Amino acid sequence: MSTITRSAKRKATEEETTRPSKRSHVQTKKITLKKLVDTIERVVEENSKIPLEKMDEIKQALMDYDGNMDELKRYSQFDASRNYTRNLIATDNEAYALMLLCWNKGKYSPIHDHPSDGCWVRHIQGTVNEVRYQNNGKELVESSNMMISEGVSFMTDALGLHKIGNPSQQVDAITLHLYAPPYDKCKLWFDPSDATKVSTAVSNFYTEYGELTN
Ligand SMILES: N[C@@H](CS(=O)O)C(=O)O
Ligand SMILES: [Fe+2]
Repeated sequence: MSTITRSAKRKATEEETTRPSKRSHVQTKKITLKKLVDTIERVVEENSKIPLEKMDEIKQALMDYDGNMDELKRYSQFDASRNYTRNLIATDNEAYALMLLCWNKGKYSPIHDHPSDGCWVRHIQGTVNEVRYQNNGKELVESSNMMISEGVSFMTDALGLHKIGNPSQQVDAITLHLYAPPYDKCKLWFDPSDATKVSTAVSNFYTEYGELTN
């Protein structure tokens, strides 16, 4: 197991611009990755974290993000030997971490928790399957099963546990995750029929700011 190598604060390098939506009849303002990171950092600097009352603004910024693959290319790195890779885009090492997750075909994360106030998942490419569970102390009971091919979802421990994966055998999937605050350990359940069998995982990044970590 490797540990997270926390690096100095660094922002995405793209120019701050806005782009009009491709949908001609809906003139929603789309924002770049740079603008998304700036929005998160402004909220964090003004509040020292992402507080409850700012969560809607953060969700809106993630929805407004244009998801342009040219900007994301350097973070879009897959490792065939893992189910999915975590690629760090930006963090202040305290209040938030923004990362791109690249899902190999047919592969899932184990069922896990999120020791964080909030985890937002913005769909980028392909379709991901999110399965949620409730822990009743004896077993993990499936509470929802969703195919996600657009938009932003939100997860915390209060909402349960989950796993995410790429059910397709043809298409790679990509999601953008924002954790506030970041965490480097979480709990895993490999057997949903026995809630008492719990493992601990140390999170790691396959790349940080577009560079392989080792
Ligand atoms: N929470 C997981 C990804 S996911 O399955 O939501 C992680 O950070 O690795
Ligand atoms: Fe998760």
